[in-house]
Amino acid sequence: MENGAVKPVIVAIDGPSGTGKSSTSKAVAAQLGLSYLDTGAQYRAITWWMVTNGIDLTDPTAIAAVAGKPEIVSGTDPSHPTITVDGVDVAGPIRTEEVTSKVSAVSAVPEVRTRISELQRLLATGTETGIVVEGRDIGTTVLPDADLKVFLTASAEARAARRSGELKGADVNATREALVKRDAADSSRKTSPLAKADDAVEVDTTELTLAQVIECVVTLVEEKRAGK
Ligand SMILES: Nc1ncnc2c1ncn2[C@@H]1O[C@H](COP(=O)(O)OP(=O)(O)O)[C@@H](O)[C@H]1O
Ligand SMILES: Nc1ccn([C@@H]2O[C@H](COP(=O)(O)OP(=O)(O)O)[C@@H](O)[C@H]2O)c(=O)n1
Repeated sequence: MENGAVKPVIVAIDGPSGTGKSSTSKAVAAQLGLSYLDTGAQYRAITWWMVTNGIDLTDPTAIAAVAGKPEIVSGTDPSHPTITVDGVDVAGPIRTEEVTSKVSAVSAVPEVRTRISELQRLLATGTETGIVVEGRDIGTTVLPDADLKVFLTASAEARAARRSGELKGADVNATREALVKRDAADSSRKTSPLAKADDAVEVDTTELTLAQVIECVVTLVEEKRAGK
């Protein structure tokens, strides 16, 4: 690029629940001066709207019919990510157990995915310095031309322990069961399932500290930028 301007870098981070996508993505974006997008929060937000409006979530046709209605806006500052639905701040309500247990049914509906993926591509291509986008299908479907793709994994035990630590006092076995069930639903749906892209770098975080994972991804981004 001319004038020494650095080309925006697009980083896709995918993987199952509890592998460290959000914590890693936020920290990497903050360290490198990039934007950050939590695509899971967008699927949670549309699910929250459907629950609040009494949509029958056992009926994909009913979900598809209203998929275009809520206006979802994501703020992409990694030190202060925000999410609103029709102007309402839903950062808290989208993390309830009810939304968590229902989000896979909503995110499996193709009309929902088309709508949310459009928002994601708009945000990803509109940044000056670049963006870290985390989710399930970013490297495979949403941004297949991303400069760097990372696929995080970790054992179900480690992921459940991390999550139940967050949900203060939650039973590890119940957390593990819910997490494995959601992964299975997300991995087996027909439209853009949770999957590793062929050209993604896989990082098993089971035995790594969060700081080590962050360092690993920062190094991978820097190597890409240096053209290695
Ligand atoms: N490598 C790690 N070691 C220990 N705890 C971690 C690690 N990575 C993330 N965590 C913790 O696990 C929890 C889930 O991480 P999060 O980034 O939300 O995962 P995801 O976005 O993949 O669901 C958080 O409390 C986070 O601090
Ligand atoms: N790119 C994405 C991101 C999330 N999702 C869906 O949204 C749900 C919530 O994602 P999340 O990233 O907030 O989940 P956690 O891993 O943080 O628990 C997932 O279980 C998927 O059903 C998706 O289908 N595609």
